[in-house]
Order: sequence, then C-alpha cells, then structure tokens
Amino acid sequence: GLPGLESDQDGLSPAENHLQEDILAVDKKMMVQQPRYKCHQCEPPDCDHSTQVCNSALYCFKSTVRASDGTLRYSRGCSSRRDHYQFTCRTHQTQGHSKRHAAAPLNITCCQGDMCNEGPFPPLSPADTAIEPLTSGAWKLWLSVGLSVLAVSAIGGLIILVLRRTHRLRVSRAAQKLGVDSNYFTANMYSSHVTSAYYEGAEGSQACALQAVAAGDSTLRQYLEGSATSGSGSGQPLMVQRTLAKQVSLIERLGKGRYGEVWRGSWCSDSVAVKILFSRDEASWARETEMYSTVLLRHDNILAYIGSDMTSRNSCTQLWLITQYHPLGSLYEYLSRTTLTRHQMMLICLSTVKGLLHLHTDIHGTQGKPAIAHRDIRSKNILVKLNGECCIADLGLAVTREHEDDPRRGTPRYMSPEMLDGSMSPVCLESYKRCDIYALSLVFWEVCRRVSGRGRRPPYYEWAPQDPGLDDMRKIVCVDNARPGIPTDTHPTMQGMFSLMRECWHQNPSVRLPALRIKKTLLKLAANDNAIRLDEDTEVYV
Ligand SMILES: Nc1ncnc2c1ncn2[C@@H]1O[C@H](COP(=O)(O)OP(=O)(O)OP(=O)(O)O)[C@@H](O)[C@H]1O
Repeated sequence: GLPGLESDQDGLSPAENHLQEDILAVDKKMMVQQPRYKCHQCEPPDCDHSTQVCNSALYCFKSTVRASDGTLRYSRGCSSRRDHYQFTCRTHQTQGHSKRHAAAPLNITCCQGDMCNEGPFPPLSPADTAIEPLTSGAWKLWLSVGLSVLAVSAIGGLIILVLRRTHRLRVSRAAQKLGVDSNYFTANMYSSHVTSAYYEGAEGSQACALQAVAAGDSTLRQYLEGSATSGSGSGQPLMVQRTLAKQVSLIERLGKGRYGEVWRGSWCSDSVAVKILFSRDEASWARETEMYSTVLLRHDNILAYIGSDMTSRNSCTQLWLITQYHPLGSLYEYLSRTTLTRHQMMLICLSTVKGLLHLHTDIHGTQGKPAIAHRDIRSKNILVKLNGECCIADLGLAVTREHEDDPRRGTPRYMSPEMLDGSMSPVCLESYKRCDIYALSLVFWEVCRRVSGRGRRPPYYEWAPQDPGLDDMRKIVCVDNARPGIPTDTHPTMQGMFSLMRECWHQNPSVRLPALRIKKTLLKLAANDNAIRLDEDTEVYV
C-alpha cells in the first residue's frame, strides 16, 4: 500500500527524508504509468461494503477523522484524479512521523492495489481523542509575558520615583534660595487634595509659591486680609492670569446659576470659589472681571476677587472667575437653614448696605474708584461670611457711568417699578442706584421675616409664580401697586426696619433713601437695641 505523506519537510530526520524520497518516486511512477485499481467506496451503515466498489481508481484510501463534537468518523474511497491524490494523500498524518502533527484530527492512508483500502482504519493518537491540554510551551509563553509586564512596570515605577525625588530636591533647593520654608513649598506641591482632573502638574504650585514670596505672604488669607485692611484696594489679581486655571484644582460643585456653575476649588491649600461661565456669557465674565480688577475694588463687604482666566476644556472655552470662598453660601441658602436674632439680622443688613455704599460711592484720587450700580441685588447674590457679616457678589451686570446706556437687565422679581414699566428716565447711574435700593429693601424684608421665625419666602411669593417674568412682576408691582406684607412685630427695632423698607421700595425712586442714609439709620436702630452689640469701633451716626 501507499504510505501516508508528510507535507512539511522542515525538521525531518534522515529516515524521514528517505521516506520522503520514496514517496516522490511513487508520485513520479503514478504520473507515468497510471495503473488503475478497484477500491472499497464507502463504509456501512452508509453503504453495503461488499457492493460499493469503485473501478479504475488511481489510488484507494481509508481515513479516520475526529469531528468537532469529538466523535470519530471512518470512511473509505478512491479517486481517479491525480490532483486529488496530491490533496488527499499528501496531507494525511503518519502516526509518529512528526510530533507537531500528533494531535491532528485526521489520519488518512492511501494505497495502490485492488481493494487495498479494506481492513482496520488508521488510528488517531491518544492525544487526538481528548481535548488537547495547554501545552508546557503555552505556559512558558504566558509566564514570559507576565514577567515582561512586571519588569516594565517595575522599571517605570523606579524611573518615576527617581524623577520625583530629583524634582523635590531641585524645588527645595530653589525654595532655600528664595528663603521660603521648603516644607510648605513641597507640601503644597504634592498636597493630596490637588488631585482633580483639572490639575495640570506642579507648575501651578510653583507659581503660587513664587507669587507668595513676591507678595511677602504665604497664604491667600493673608493676602486678602492684607490688601483689604491696607485700604489700598489694589484688586490686582494675585495670580498670573495666563496660568490661573492650571493653579486651581476643582473639588466640588457648589451650585449652578443662569450664567454657569460655581465650584469650590483649591489653590495653595486654600479654598477658593471658581465661577465657570461658558463662552456665550463672555460679556458677563468680561464685565465682572473689569469691575473687580480695573476698578480697584476691595472691601470687606464685597466678595474678594482673586483673578480671572480663559481656559479651554474639551475643545470648549471656559471663562473662570476666582473669588474668595464662603462656606456658609448665599444669604438665600442661609435664610432657608436658620432663623435669626435681631443681632444677626442687623449684622447682615448693615454689612450688606456697607458693601452697597462702597459700590455706589465715587472715590477720587489714585486709589479711587468710580461709582458702580450693581443691578442684580438679591439674596442669591449676597454671601454670608463666617463672622456673620455679608458680602455682595455677582458683578456681571454692574455698570459705571461709562455704561449708562446699558439696556434694562436684572432679575424680574427684584426689579423696581420704574424698570418694570420702562419709565426709568433718564437712564443714568443714579437711576440704577435707586433700583439697587429698591432690591435691597426686598432683601431686608426676606431677612426680617426670619427674625420673627416665619419661613423663608421670596418677595411677592403670595402673588408671583416661582420664576416670574417681566409681565408677571409689572402687573404685581406697577399695576396692583403691591408690596411684600409686613409682619406684625411690635419691637421698636423691627418697626424701624419696616419703615426703612417702606421708604426704600417707594414707587417714586427719588423718595428712596440713599445707601449712606440707610447705613446711618441701621446704626441708630442698633445703638438703641440692647440685643444688638456691634463692634466698638463702629461709628454711630445720629
Ligand atoms: N464665593 C462663594 N463662596 C461660596 N459659595 C458660593 C460662592 N459663590 C457662589 N456660591 C454658591 O454657588 C451658588 C451658585 O452661584 P451663582 O452666582 O452662579 O448662581 P445664582 O446666584 O444662584 O444664580 P445666577 O447665576 O442667576 O446669579 C450660590 O447659590 C452659592 O451657594
């Protein structure tokens, strides 16, 4: 019979090479002489073994094949075509000829001679009948891949450690040169909370340390206190504007307003508030930045400005405005949480009007400032400080005399009658200041409600929907001439507060009191109330 053929000659032993030569000789003989044989053609039960015979075959074969489900199939047959011989017989596996094929799922035996393909079928090796286990070669491969990954990670880690150490050394040497406490310097650089996705390397921390040296201070608090108490009102941004966003890491979102989001951020271990506006509100950002930085604005009762930056995140422009952070949040939120004593009420009202007075006042000289109207005074735009005082925030709509022809803007609920009905004429800074006073009186009303223990309510809550529009408010304030209800509190201080409010929300703007007069009235009320203890150095006007 014709032996099976090994198709691949690589790595064959001399005996195997000899066999290969024999096979080639048979191939050659077949091509030339082409004798023909009878062969068994199939295997029961597919056919009757004795009757199914093929004639004139060039060769016969019998085979054992392992199907994908593991069962063995047997067959016999023949072929009269030379090219089939090449495919069939030259691809079968000879048992034991090559280790590489020991696990092959078929074994075919070809032969020449009448009925030479009868008898037992060629066996498959034991390995062929079982699921092939993972060879030792595969284990070695996995082991070497695992070891390589480990080695690369270890080397990477080592490099990072060395670089970090070198950098620390470099930084502390630089700090020593500058005379800064190197612990402070490096601690800030690697402080654990500077881990937000927005933190972009050590550049920021380095810049803040260098800035701190330049300012002669080491913390934001000292910087802010220094510039506030000096009265210089420098208002110049402490940080380099170009890199400001890189120096601040965002920690948590505090709230979302009409113009964007406010986040608590961290800068040199201090908390800061970051207002993030999208590019469509660039006008508001630019106005607020202009007010804070060019107007030389700094006052205990105006939110302290740190700086502004324009940055790009995920291919959209973000406008950052960084200010001092006040953990108690807005007056609106504070009043929702707590009732007030008359002392607390007075601190809130007096400090707010002091902030507004500073805004409204023209200060001449090199350290001066122009008068500013806020145009969006409301409890959400006033922040409560830890000492119980308040500061005015959100200067996005603020105007000076330069912007007098700005269109009518603000929050409808707090808009004055003349702004609602369009009778505000002429449109000048003084008119806007009177609108601020009207809005301030509504804030006072919100605060005073909490002294008598009533729940926090927005002004005009009895008549206005949740988010009233201009028309809603025009009807209430101008047509119906309604004003917030006055609680029945007989205490003289509260009575004084209510009559102050009535004067400030008067229909006629020119009757409303200016901020300075309001401040004086509050101081007088406070002086006559034993429950109110203001700082000794607070001047009392009569
Ligand atoms: N400097 C800050 N310190 C602490 N919390 C702040 C500070 N600035 C803003 N917040 C908080 O973020 C919230 C959202 O402020 P934001 O000024 O964006 O919104 P708003 O005043 O509610 O609405 P609008 O954008 O319409 O004025 C505020 O309610 C306040 O709680």
